[in-house]
This record gives sequence, C-alpha cells and structure tokens, in this order.
Amino acid sequence: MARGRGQLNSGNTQAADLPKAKLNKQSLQNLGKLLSYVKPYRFKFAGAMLFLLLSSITGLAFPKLLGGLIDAAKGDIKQGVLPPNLNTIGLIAFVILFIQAFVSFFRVTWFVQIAENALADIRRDTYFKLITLPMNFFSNRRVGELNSRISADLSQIQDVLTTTFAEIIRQVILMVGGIAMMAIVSGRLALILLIILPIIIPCAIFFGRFIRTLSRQAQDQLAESNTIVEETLQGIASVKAFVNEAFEAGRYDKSVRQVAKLAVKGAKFRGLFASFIVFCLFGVIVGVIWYGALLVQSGSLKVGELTQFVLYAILVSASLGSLPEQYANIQKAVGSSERVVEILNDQGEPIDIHETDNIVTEKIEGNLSFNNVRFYYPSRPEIEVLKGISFNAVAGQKVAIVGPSGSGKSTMAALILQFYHPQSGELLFDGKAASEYSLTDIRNQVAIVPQDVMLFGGTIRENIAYGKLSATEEEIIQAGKRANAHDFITGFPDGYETIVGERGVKLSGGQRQRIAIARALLKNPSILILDEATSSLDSESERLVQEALEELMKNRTSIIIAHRLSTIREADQIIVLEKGLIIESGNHEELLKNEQGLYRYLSGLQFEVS
Ligand SMILES: Nc1ncnc2c1ncn2[C@@H]1O[C@H](COP(=O)(O)OP(=O)(O)OP(=O)(O)O)[C@@H](O)[C@H]1O
Repeated sequence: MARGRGQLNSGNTQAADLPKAKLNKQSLQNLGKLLSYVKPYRFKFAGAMLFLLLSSITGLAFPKLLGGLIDAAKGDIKQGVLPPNLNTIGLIAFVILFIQAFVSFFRVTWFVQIAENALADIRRDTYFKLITLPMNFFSNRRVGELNSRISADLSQIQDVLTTTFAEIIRQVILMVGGIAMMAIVSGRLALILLIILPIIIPCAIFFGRFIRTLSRQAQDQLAESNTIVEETLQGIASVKAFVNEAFEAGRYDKSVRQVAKLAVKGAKFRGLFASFIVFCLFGVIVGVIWYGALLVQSGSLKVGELTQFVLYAILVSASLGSLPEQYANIQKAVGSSERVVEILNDQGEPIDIHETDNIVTEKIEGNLSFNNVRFYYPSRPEIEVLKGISFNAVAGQKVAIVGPSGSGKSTMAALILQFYHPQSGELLFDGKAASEYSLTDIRNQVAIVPQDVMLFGGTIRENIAYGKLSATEEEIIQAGKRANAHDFITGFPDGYETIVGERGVKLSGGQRQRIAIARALLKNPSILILDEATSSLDSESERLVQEALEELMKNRTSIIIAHRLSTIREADQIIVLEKGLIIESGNHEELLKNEQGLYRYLSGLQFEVS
C-alpha cells in the first residue's frame, strides 16, 4: 500500500514502473540462470538458509510462550510442552529471544553479502557482454534503455536476492506454522478463521490492485505533463518567438488537472479500501475474540490460549497480506532477468581483452583493399548502402573519400574498423582477407580520429593514454607535443592533470581534436581513418590541427573522409562516392580534367564559396 500511495503523490518511483512478467518455465529459467551466480557462495547461502529457518521457527514460539505466561499467572496449568512455572517460561522466552537476535543478525548480513557479491558478478558480466556486443546491437537500441538494464533491472534482481526470496520463505513458514498452531489451540476457532480469511484477503488484494492501476494512470499522466514542461523549456526560444506562452500554459494546465482528477479518483477508492479494511479485517478479529471469549466463559478455552490464538491469527494475516507484494516483486524480477539474460546470452564479438596492453600477433603493413564490397545495415536490409566498392590503398598512401552526404563514406570507415561486415565482397589487409585476422589485431592497428571527438570524464593525460594504456609519462608528453597540444595543455594550471569531460574544463573543438590526434599518435596504427570535422575552425586553430594531422599521417596509410576539398589536394588517390558507388577516382589533377565529373563540380562549388 505504501507504494501505491507513493505513486499517487507525485513521487518518482522508477522501480515500480518495471513491467511484470508472466511466470512460466522459460522465465523461471532466466531467473534461475541469474540465481546460479549465487553458486560460489553456496555454503554461506546454506548457513543463511538454516538461520532463516531457525529464526522463523523461533518466531513461531512467541505467541505460545506469551499465552503460556498468562495461563501460568492464573494457575491454569495444562500438561503440555511448557513447564508450569511462570518464571521458567519467562526465562525460556528470553533465551529464545536471544537466539533469535543472534540468528537474525547473521541471517540478514549473510543474505546481503551473498546477494551483493553475486550481483557485482552479474553486473560485471552484463557490462562486459554489453560493451563487447557488435555495433548492430547498439544501432537498434537507445542508450537510456540499455542503461536501465544495468541499473533498474539489476536493482530489482538485487531486491529479490537480498530480501524477497528470504522473506517469502519466512512468511510461508510463519503462515503454515501459525495455522497449525491455531488448529492445535482451538480447532473450532481456527476453522472459522480459515473460512473467513480466504474470502476477505483475496478481496483486499483485488481491491489493492485496482487502486494500484489507478495510481499508475495518475503517474503516467504526470509523466506526460512533465514532457510538456521539458519540451517547452527546451524549445523556449520558439515558444517566445511565436508568443505561444498562453497556449503552452493552457496545455500544461489541462494536463495537470487531469492528474489531479485521477489522483482524487484514486483517493476515493483508497478511502473505501481503508473503510473496508477497518470493517472487515478488524471485524474478523473482534468476531474471533468475541467467540473466543464465549468459549472462555464456557470453560472450554483458557485466557492465555485465546491470547495465543489471537497472536497467531495476526501473524498469519500479516504473512498472507505480504505475500502478494512479494509475488509481484518476483514477477518484476523475472521480467528484469529476461532483459538481462537477453544480453548475457547474446553473441559478443570475438574479442580477447587484455587488462593492460593489447598485443598485436599479426602485423599489418597498411595495404588496404576493398574488393567488390556490398553492404546494407542489418537494421535496414532494404537499403543497400555500398553497392560494389573496389579500391586499393598501398601502405603509406593517402586516400581521400569525397561525396555528398549519405553516400556511404562513414559506412566505409565502419567496415574498415570491422564494426560491420559486408554481405558480399571482402576487405583485404596486406592482401589477406579481414576474416583471417583476429578482430583485435585489426582494431589494434587501425585508429580513427572522428569528427566529433568524445573525451571521457578524467584527466587530459588519461584521455591521451586511452590510445595506449601502458604509455609512459614521457610517451604521453611526446604525443602531446607532436599533436600541437602540449602548449595549450601546459597552459592550464593543472597541465596534463586537468580534468576534462562533462564535469571538467570545456575544451574547444580544435583542442579536442588535437587530443584525439595525440591519442592516435600513441596508438601508432598502420592505418589511420580521419573523419574530417565539418564545422570549420578559426584559421589559427585550423593550422594547428592540420599540422598535427600531417604529423599523424606520416608513414601510415591514411583514409581521409573529406568534407573540405582544399585539404586533400595532396592525396595520392581521391575516391568520389555517390549513392554507394565509386563514380570517379584519381588524383586531384586527373579528376579536375573530367569536365562532367562530380569532383570538378564540387570543387567548383567550394572554390566559389571560398
Ligand atoms: N547505423 C545505421 N543503421 C542504418 N542505416 C544507417 C546507419 N548509419 C548510416 N546509415 C545509412 O547509410 C547511408 C550512408 O550513411 P553514411 O553515414 O555512410 O554516409 P556519409 O557519406 O558518411 O554521410 P555524411 O557525409 O553526412 O556523414 C545513409 O542512408 C544512412 O541513413
């Protein structure tokens, strides 16, 4: 119930939004696969289970002892398991209490220890699998969704491992034991209760669920109105420019009124639910005590026994009431485990990951050929992006690829990096098919300087060292110097230790590019892919970047995805791509000779502009 209330108030309950899954053989198998992560901790698990049993069973003894105390006080001693002496019973109660306290401590901490360790293993494996999955996996999914698998889904599984699982076992023991004890105390009373409870409790559960559905509706509506706020604030300039403030305010007002309406509707049913609980559930207790009192009056039941009975009844009701919530938790965890196991079972790329440095087993000199390569993205098989591309780049050459937007330039780069594989034709490195090399060997000898350089949150030094994790201080500074980055880096008070990325210093586009160049220099690849930035830099920055690039391109094969033709005049080979086909190729002079050619047309355009 507390959760339902939390949702009606405008709280953000992320975990509650996880969908539940049907419990069937397959879904339980998924959960089972995750439970197998508990295996290394099985001895501790067995101990925790034993303690769980102990604490549940000792918990069951209390109503009996308390009832016994009352009867002993009244001198109503019956021959049974309990000694007739009041003080002895009291002492026993304390001994059991002590045992329970002792056992509970270990039960709780051990379950958490096991679950947390198992979960850390699951998290590690899922994350590792996730980042070794092929690119195609990522093009079909949003980062947010994947992120939630690692966070929300695994938290749900964590709940089940740490508490739900133990709680269900405990509650079932309490329930079954409690019912048995009630039957022993008074068969007649137990029978009455067992007829009434199964009628009332399902009603309460059904009612509770209905209210939860209403809560969810209010929650969804609230999320919708939050979207309005987000949209409006993001596009605030448009809102103001079109003087649409009143329109937006009206839209928001309508949406929040709807939230209020749904919340009030939910509250009405919650009120009804409260009345129902008060009347029926407490009614049952009053009724039982009433009837029990009659039995006491007639001498067939003792006061202590009645107390005992009522305490057991409360225990059993509480257990019964808590089971649906636990069941729902299991259902959610099953849903979560499905999504997590989907990642774990997916086929990753064949990557050997070494903690320190990636060792190249087969050296590539830098000869690169495309041999009649045809390719479509697996997510969009109807559109063939490359329609039979063939070209040769000899080691050390500069090859520029030019062509209109969408012609397939970046796709060629993705194929060189083995992010995707052609459906027909092949890529050759030093005359040998790409498939004959190990994936890591190729990627270790190909570097890319992308258009938009992404720096990781961390120091500049760490960002440069990303190209070679084992790089020495000397090598990092050397790379910084060669990339024309040393001066601006040492200009910061913290030098190479300056924090960059989201929470650090914001670097300019040109500075970020030079860091990426330093990173690539450290990697020292045989083949370099240069995705030229489209946004132009100011001329000084441009010169520094260009110089750094020249340094980087020395002595290796460079594939330049060019947007500005001015930078590729010196290229050994220019490939003009249009709609996935090479329509022209040659060097700058050769291509200019073709009066009808696209290259001449494009360079004419750029010449006019500049
Ligand atoms: N991950 C992807 N999944 C599906 N289709 C894609 C994917 N990436 C690119 N495409 C499609 O492939 C075609 C070629 O895209 P590509 O990015 O290679 O072009 P480009 O020549 O590099 O363009 P630009 O100069 O604008 O960067 C486009 O039609 C694009 O929509």
